[in-house]
Amino acid sequence: MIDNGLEHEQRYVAALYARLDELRAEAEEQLAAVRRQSVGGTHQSRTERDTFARLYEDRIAQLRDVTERLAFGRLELDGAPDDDAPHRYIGRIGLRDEEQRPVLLDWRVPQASAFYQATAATPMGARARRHIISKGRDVVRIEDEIFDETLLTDGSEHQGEGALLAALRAQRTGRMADIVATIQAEQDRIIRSPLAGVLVVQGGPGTGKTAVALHRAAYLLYSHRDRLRNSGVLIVGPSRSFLHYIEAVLPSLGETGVVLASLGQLFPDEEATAHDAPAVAEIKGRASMADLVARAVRSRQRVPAEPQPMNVNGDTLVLDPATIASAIQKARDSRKPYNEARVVFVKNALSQLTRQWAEQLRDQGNSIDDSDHPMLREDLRTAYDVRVALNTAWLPLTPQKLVQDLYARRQWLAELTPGWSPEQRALLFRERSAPFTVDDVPLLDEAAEHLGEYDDVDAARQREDKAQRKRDIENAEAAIENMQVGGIVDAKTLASNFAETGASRSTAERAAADRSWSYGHIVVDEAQELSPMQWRVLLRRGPLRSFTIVGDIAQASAASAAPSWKRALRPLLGRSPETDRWRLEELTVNYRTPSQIADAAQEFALAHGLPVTPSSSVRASEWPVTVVDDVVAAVAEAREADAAGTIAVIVRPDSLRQVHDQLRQEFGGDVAYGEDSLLSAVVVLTAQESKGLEFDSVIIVDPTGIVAGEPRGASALYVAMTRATQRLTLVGELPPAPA
Ligand SMILES: Nc1ncnc2c1ncn2[C@@H]1O[C@H](COP(=O)(O)OP(=O)(O)OP(=O)(O)O)[C@@H](O)[C@H]1O
Repeated sequence: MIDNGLEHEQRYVAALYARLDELRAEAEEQLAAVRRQSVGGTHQSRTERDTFARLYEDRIAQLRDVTERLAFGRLELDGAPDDDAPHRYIGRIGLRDEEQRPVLLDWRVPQASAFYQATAATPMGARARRHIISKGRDVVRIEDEIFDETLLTDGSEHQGEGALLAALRAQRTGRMADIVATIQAEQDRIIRSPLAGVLVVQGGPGTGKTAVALHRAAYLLYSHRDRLRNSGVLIVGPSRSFLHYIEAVLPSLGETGVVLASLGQLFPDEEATAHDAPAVAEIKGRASMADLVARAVRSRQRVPAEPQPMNVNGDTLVLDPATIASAIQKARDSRKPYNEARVVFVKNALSQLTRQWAEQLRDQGNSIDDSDHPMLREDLRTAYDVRVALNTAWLPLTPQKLVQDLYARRQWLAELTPGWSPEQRALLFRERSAPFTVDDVPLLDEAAEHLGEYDDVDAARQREDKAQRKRDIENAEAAIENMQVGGIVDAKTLASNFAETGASRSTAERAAADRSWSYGHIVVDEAQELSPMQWRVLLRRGPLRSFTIVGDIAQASAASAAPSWKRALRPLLGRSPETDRWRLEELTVNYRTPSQIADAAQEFALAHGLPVTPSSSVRASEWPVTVVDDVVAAVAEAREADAAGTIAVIVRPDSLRQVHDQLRQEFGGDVAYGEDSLLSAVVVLTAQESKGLEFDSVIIVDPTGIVAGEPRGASALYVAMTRATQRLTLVGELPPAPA
């Protein structure tokens, strides 16, 4: 038996909270002291002061964010005879008492892994595991598992069954919660898997893929802090609402500073939210679009057909097409990106024209020698006709302009795509002023890759940023020595903070704004939906190829999604034998959906020929799947069953507005739709938007219409059906299986 009951744990946990409060008070005091320091002195000493203030602010915020279920576990160890405390408490962060003895182990340290992985069959040096279940700061229950083979029939039980079921039955809030207290063994193995390489986590709906991916990010940030602090971690999700849904998880695990981006936000400065129609998205997602963009960039240089007279300071100079042709060739030979090669082109063309003009002036009887060339060249550079001629031959381009032109200039697109049908080209056409879509983002990124920096100013700014960073690190080293804080903070972190204070941007913000940032690790959620072009963008952001990729290939509903992971990962890994250098882990237990709903969804999926990933539900709920014919009544009933639960009404895209308005009339301000609606009691959304989310009650309006409405409609409906944690109601019958 494990010693000490609930009262003992309550006292221990209370002491941990007291210690947490103490540490926070200390940090607050340090912050106040730093703020009191006189502001005078050099710019550097002010930056130092602000930097330390920020470090303390971050620490205070971290200590505040981890207060919910601070300690949740205790592990009894086999223990040496002289070990007076043969148990360890496991919590959200590590804590030490005043004598610096560990009183709480961070869940991510290797010694804590037995808390998640030990079984009766493989006890990993543990005698027993205790789950400590708290509400606020009060311990309300403890639950023990004893690793004694005679007591357990096998090792496949869910760990901490009671604690797990309580977590799973808890009402949803519209924000994802962490699972740190009840991570299951199969999940823990994935979370702690090594940083390097590509790890794919495949699992059916509700198997905890998102939860595992986020905990893995927290784990990696903790155990590879040095490596990831400066390079950062990027988490990519399908939409902004999905990111809102998951955004509180990492802070609650004591980690901030991760970059969260939707697929529409991967190109800095353009925030795309709308999607193209499936047929258009499919074309834009093809790997061959990369070639098209490359060809488009190459074809933007034009040699004039005929010699062109130009007016330069009242003189007429004839521009020979051969001059332009040779300057273009010279620039192309430099193999620089388009805008940077343009600088070579302009330089070369101006040199040729200067020589030509000097000769012409000499022929006219002027005395001109080499020392006059710089002046002539300057006159040429600023002459209107010359600028027009050079720009016509080679215009500086932004990615936006290139992509807009590609879509809007039918003739040009036709020249670039001889093998396409007119119908295919028509799919790409759109007005220049139309906003960019999520599916355009990879094309913009591809274009940026070929175009390079838009102008010298950008390039100069990048050089200056680099130089500044070097100066910051030197300053930081000096500051660390001055303040005698070696070992507490390293120069690079401090330098990042200089930059943050200076430019008032965090490392994460700088990473998000910099297209050329290369992240130390990238987590991709709902990865089954990504097109080859989207994978190319991610590879550019993570050239080290350290990825955690989670998804369910069977849930893919995007028209451009791949049918297998092997195919999906081709743009990331290439076709070489290295393609096999990725690891696949599978999750098999459905934690979200009660069995009767999971069974109905699975049956539907199989009848419609979807490749279902089998999983088993942890629990059943008391509500059978019901079919009704009125959405208002369905919502009223769901509210009656659970007044404070979250309700999703999933509809066809074209009836979103109408269903929303109808429900609003009945239920007023509790009903919402759109990006920021997730915290509302009743959320109206499409099946696509429901991806990755979950709700206590799900009501699906017109399932048949959802299936018929899009090319992979059956997948979309399958996703919608698997969003429920308690109740599923269908307004209208499921469509019959196709013959
Ligand atoms: N070990 C666990 N303890 C408690 N809750 C868990 C655990 N694992 C998963 N869950 C819960 O199960 C639900 C489903 O998890 P999650 O959203 O991560 O699944 P998913 O595999 O990403 O689903 P989908 O592919 O359908 O979007 C969440 O509410 C999550 O918190």
